Amino acid sequence: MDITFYKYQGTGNDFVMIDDRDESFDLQNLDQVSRLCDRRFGIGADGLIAIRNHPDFDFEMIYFNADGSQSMCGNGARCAAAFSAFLGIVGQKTKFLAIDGPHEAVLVNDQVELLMGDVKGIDAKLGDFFVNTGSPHHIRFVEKVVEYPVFEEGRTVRFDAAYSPGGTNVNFVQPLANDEVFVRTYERGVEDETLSCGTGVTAAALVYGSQNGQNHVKISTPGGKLSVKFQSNPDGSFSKIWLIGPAVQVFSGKITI
Ligand SMILES: N[C@H](CCC[C@H](N)C(=O)O)C(=O)O
Repeated sequence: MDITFYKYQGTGNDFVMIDDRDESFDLQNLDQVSRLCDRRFGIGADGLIAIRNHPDFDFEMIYFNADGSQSMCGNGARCAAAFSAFLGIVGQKTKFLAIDGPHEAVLVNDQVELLMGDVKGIDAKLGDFFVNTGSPHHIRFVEKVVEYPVFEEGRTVRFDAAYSPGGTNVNFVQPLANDEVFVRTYERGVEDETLSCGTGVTAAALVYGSQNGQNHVKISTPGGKLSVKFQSNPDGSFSKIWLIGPAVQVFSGKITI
């Protein structure tokens, strides 16, 4: 069977994208998902996203990490909105379904603004912080993140018994100003550092913004720049959380699978 695959990247977090409205792609075949994400034997990506029809939303995005596991993906959701506009499924605004529930997105020039799910609060964990922004995130503040052993330390926290059995993503955050941070991320399911992580920078922005009385935080990552706007609520929860950044189509091609 010939399938046209697309590649998108959102600040260097990259995804194989499939228009699967005909539901011809086997979402149960996780070996095939992993092989397509393999950077030597496949197309290569941090994850794979299938777009399918949904009776109650413009579309549904089904996200897989490179290892075949599933979670919410913020950069992937931004790319899914851009991809769906490219396919003509949606216009400038869209409402779609992801694994963590409904999302809205607005396409503004080359930026995609994504409404994240509400966040219950920030927890203390292993001397750092933990936030679930649709996927689990450990947040550690460090001095010089560019020199930090992200893979080694990230892997240690990701597999810590405190996060068993599901594990977590791990973000290392260096403050740059009272409304700006630099974030590097070890991603669960990729099992390596990625160039950026949308749900991760959202978690970092909520923690840092709360500490500094900011509700709009600028984030630099090795893959590019994002920003997060949010509302802090009296009960410690967060809502109206918008993740903003670019989403770019890199490539398309046919593969016989
Ligand atoms: N690896 C994450 C999912 C993808 C998160 C990241 N790519 C994003 O942009 O949010 C997890 O297993 O929870």
